[in-house]
Amino acid sequence: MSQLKQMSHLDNIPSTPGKFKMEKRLRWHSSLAKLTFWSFVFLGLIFIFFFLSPSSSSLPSDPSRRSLRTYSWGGPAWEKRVRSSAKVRARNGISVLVTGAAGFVGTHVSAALKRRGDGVVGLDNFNDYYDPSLKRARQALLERTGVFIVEGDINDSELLRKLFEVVAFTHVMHLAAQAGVRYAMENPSSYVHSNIAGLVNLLEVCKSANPQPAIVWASSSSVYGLNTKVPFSERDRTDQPASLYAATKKAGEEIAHTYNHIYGLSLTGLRFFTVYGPWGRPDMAYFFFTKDILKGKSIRIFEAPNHGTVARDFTYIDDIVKGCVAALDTAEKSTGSGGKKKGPAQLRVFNLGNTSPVPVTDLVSILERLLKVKAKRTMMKMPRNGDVQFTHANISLAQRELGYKPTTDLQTGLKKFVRWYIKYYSAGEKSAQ
Ligand SMILES: O=C(O)[C@H]1O[C@H](OP(=O)(O)OP(=O)(O)OC[C@H]2O[C@@H](n3ccc(=O)[nH]c3=O)[C@H](O)[C@@H]2O)[C@H](O)[C@@H](O)[C@H]1O
Repeated sequence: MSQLKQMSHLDNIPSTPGKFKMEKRLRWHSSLAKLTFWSFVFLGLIFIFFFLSPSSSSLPSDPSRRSLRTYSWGGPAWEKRVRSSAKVRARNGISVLVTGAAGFVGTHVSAALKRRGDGVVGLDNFNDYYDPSLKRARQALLERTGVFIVEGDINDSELLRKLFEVVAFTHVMHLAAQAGVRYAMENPSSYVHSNIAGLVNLLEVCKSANPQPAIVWASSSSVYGLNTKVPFSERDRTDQPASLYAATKKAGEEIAHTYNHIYGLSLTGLRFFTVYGPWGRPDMAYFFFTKDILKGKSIRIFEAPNHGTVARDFTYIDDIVKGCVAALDTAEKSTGSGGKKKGPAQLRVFNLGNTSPVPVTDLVSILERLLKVKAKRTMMKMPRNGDVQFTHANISLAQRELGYKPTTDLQTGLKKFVRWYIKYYSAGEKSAQ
């Protein structure tokens, strides 16, 4: 409007004597008009960018990788779904916000909690680190059990605050993370974004929530880094990470200490050891080995110097779920309120492993037997990109405090995985239970 006003003002300049003066005035007016015009255009663009585009929460959480996506949340219908999903049905049940609910461990934990009558609300940003259609399939699975997954990022404090406003969560099961040790060299900022900034953002909201929830979250066996003393015990040093992934998980443990110390948040970190099973992560070796063996493609098997064995304490998903649920059940209440600590709060770290490392070559042999296909093996020196030679968990602390007792060996677990894999991918990725 005012732009038009300016233009018409120019049009209306009377043609009177005093040409030079007039020209100067005209030039001055025209540059003023131009300046005003472009200022309006500029302001208009700013307006469009900030106000007409979807809310800040809808900005891509990690522009370096994720496709431009928008998250829509809020409104009465959305709140109703959140409330209904959070409804506790069991006596003494808990209400849990599960971050990373469309992820591998998140889906299994959410389903287990829902099955026993707890209230569960999921949160996931459905990023494209690996095939998002698998995450959508997990979401569909959870929906059938009555778990609603809110689409959004843990870095979105407005969304997190809203969730706590709608539901007084007693617990948070924080599983959203940027996983994978080798990918950290490709996209380091995604690890900082999710595993550090995202964690801090979540803890900030939790510390101010009333009541504060107790938080159980996923750390990693990778924090033991280059340690050579086995089995790894929670008391061992964790200051030699071999990957940025490991470093961000270690940082997470220190951040947890700080929030426990200052704000009285009850925090339990679980160091997962190479978790595998149905609905697993396609970026993990057992998963893409299966895919490649079936396709007749060669697989690269890493070996340590001097043909040394590379081994992992592979842990089956059902055992991990039991550990997660036990951690939630034994978590004491946070002690703060109004963002202030009122007394000392619980701070724990547990290894959740299988206590029986298996060489990667044996993993491949088991897959060959289950798939009835010979793998095309290419042995190669373990690249220096984040891997460690072996992992082995001492689980006596988790056994004592959580009653954690893994029961599935690799052969049995992989059998279940392969059954799921074949069913899922032969059914057009739609319906494998
Ligand atoms: O416990 C953890 O905290 C981590 O576990 C998992 O990491 P890892 O134990 O490294 O699993 P994964 O990549 O499946 O490699 C398995 C084995 O195959 C070997 N490996 C791998 C790739 C390859 O091409 N060849 C190969 O031999 C490789 O050398 C290794 O010995 C999670 O991904 C991670 O997010 C984190 O949760």
